[in-house]
Amino acid sequence: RIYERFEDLPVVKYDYVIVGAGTAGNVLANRLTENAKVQVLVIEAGPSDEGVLAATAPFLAPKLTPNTPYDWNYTVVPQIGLNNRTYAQPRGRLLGGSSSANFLLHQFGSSDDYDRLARITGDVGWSWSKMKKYIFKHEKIVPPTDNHNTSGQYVPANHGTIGMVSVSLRGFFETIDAKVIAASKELSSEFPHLPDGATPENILGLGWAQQTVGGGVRSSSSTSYLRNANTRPNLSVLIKTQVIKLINTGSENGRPAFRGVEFATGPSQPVNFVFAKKEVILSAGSIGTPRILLLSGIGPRDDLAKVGIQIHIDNPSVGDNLSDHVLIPNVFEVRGNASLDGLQRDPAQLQSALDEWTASKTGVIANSRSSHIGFFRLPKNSTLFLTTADPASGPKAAHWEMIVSNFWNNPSTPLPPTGNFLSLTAVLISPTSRGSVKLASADPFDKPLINPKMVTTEFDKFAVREAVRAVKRFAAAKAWSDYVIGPYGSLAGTSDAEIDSHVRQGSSSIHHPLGTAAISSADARKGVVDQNLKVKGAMGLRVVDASVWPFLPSAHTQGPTYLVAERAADIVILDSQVISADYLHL
Ligand SMILES: Cc1cc2nc3c(=O)[nH]c(=O)nc-3n(C[C@H](O)[C@H](O)[C@H](O)COP(=O)(O)OP(=O)(O)OC[C@H]3O[C@@H](n4cnc5c(N)ncnc54)[C@H](O)[C@@H]3O)c2cc1C
Repeated sequence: RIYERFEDLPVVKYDYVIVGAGTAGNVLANRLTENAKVQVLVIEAGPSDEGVLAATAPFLAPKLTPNTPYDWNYTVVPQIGLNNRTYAQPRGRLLGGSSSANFLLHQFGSSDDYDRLARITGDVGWSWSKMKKYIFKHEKIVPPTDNHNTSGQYVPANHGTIGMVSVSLRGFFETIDAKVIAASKELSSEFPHLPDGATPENILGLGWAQQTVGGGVRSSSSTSYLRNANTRPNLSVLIKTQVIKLINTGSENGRPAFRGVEFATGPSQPVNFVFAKKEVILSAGSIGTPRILLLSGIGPRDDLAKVGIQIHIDNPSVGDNLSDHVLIPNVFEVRGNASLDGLQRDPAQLQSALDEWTASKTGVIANSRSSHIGFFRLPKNSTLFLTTADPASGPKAAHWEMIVSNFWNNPSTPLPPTGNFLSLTAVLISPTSRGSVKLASADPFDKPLINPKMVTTEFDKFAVREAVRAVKRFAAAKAWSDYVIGPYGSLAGTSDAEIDSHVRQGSSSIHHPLGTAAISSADARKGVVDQNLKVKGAMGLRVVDASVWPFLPSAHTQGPTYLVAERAADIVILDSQVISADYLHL
């Protein structure tokens, strides 16, 4: 049941208190309450997602963030690698979290990513052969909205059919789809077409995009995991309530325990408390989770002293290691008016598409914004590899990605009043730049300082340059010759200096920050959580969300977050059976 007021909660002690009803938090809420004896409270800062049009109509997703009440409305500090520009760093602030606000593309990463997780943690449970089963628990492949024949567009055997989140292929053919496939066939050694756009054993190539859409509407962790569990009497969800910090509930085995949380509905509002008999689980996301840890005195000693926060656990890794996928917009001018730019410019066209969606949940609005995406590697003989180690998780993982959109897709520059465009957005998938999330002050309602230090390493500079060159090779395929006029604006430059300038003036984030509460083996010096996602040095406290990924996987990050959360639920349940005797004194 969903509560808006703390005073209405039936009790103040639960087995588990989950902070954040986002992508990962709702997976846990569902899985932990499958056992009717387990009482769970989820606390979410944002409101309900019900009736929020941009959280429901897939094509309207970019209208939900930034600068809305459904976003945390964060901005990164000026980025040295990007001409000292800042940009918005949206994070969903409503039921479903970023799974209610994201752009719905859905994959899981490379099998190499999970095998690397297993190596980093020393826990084979994170390896791909063990993680693969969670796809089938998580995913429910459903027909595209137009019910077209999908044979050859994905491999059904590699997907779940009875899981929680609806996933489909786009049900709206773009005029450019045939050209994308023809260009891929023509340049098949560099841009091969894949039988499936989201099979972790085989991600290198271009595939039909899969999206978290079912029946023409968004499928989020809220509309799936949470809604499915919401009638259970053992699940309570308190919304519009921001957790301020953890409560130190004493010392156990010589370590501080954190089995309570403090929260309020806003600045200067009364502060209230709840307690967990077993654990507090932080699922507040890559910015929210380190923020709460730091506010609770778990983090770098010197940083906390500067803002006047009493230290409980000195851990320099909290908020450190922030990594994000860099988005490099590459726009080409095209002939004719078959792009979706008209729809974006003309309110009447948009309204008529919206009317169709409202009436039948079909048409362009029923779909995400790209029909093809592809993951690629730099050539093996790139000069960079003479001096720099390959940062990808393995030979099956990617260095960069290309997203094909039939319209102007450039978050840094508004759509010009005339012209039609094709966007081949490049994304740096395996960056080596690392930044941080720090507190600006001890005020829990003050926004944190987010600094991903984008494109500041030699690898990143080289890789983004080569990615831009590669998308230009793709656009130069004969298959595009009657359509593409040429690169638009700063993309026209060909020298290293011109491409670097294009990158610096246009790039920003594709909104996949993670790594700020990174997982590592129990004895590793760096890292925030151990292989079982328990906060190092603490008792009664775990982190389960994107922040535990120690590096960026070869995917948009909702799929990898869902899989981590599914395994985390199994770990928490198993742990409670094994060690519940430890908590008998509570
Ligand atoms: C605009 C945008 C577009 C994206 N596009 C894609 C895409 O197309 N495909 C893809 O795979 N990924 C995409 N992503 C990334 C993906 O959605 C995230 O990586 C993933 O959803 C993160 O899940 P999470 O559980 O870590 O955090 P979230 O889902 O963000 O959940 C965190 C939750 O905690 C709540 N919270 C935070 N702090 C507190 C607090 N103090 N008290 C109470 N509640 C709190 C938040 O409100 C939120 O509900 C996108 C993200 C954004 C923002």
